[in-house]
Amino acid sequence: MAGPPDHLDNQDERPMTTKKRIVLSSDHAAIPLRQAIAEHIAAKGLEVVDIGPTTPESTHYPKHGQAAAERVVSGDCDLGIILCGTGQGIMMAANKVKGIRCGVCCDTFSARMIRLHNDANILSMGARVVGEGLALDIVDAFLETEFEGGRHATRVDMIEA
Ligand SMILES: O=C(CO)[C@H](O)[C@H](O)COP(=O)(O)O
Repeated sequence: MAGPPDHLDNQDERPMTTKKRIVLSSDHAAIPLRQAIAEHIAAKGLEVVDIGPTTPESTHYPKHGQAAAERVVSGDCDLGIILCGTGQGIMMAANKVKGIRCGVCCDTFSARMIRLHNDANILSMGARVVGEGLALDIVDAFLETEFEGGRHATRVDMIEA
């Protein structure tokens, strides 16, 4: 009898082609949280592209936000998660890259809604704002929600225009 198709890990898993490739980036204020998120989403079978930084020296969040944003708009990664102390500065930098829709979330409701209604392609969080447990729940809410489309697509198109 034929086995499962080549593109399936096994018959209980989603096709490999639907796997999401997630870029992670932060400044110095969020390195431990970024590493926790990387482990968390890798354990779920998602592909993690962690672009650092890896050392704790003070660095500048705009370049890390831009680097993650460029991975997403180029199509190299499907979605991004970026972090700084508050999540605000790195979000502002990422949103300067055309095609990026990034929101800062401190709660799971907002994380679901920025995917459902806003088709956000990057989630930002503040490592000095949310603890690790909440941050991982926010990541799950973001990654498990798909864009609803419909009237929301019209509005997202308006943002892009
Ligand atoms: O949250 C941030 C930007 O929005 C930065 O992480 C924060 O400003 C870094 O501060 P410091 O250099 O004092 O560690």
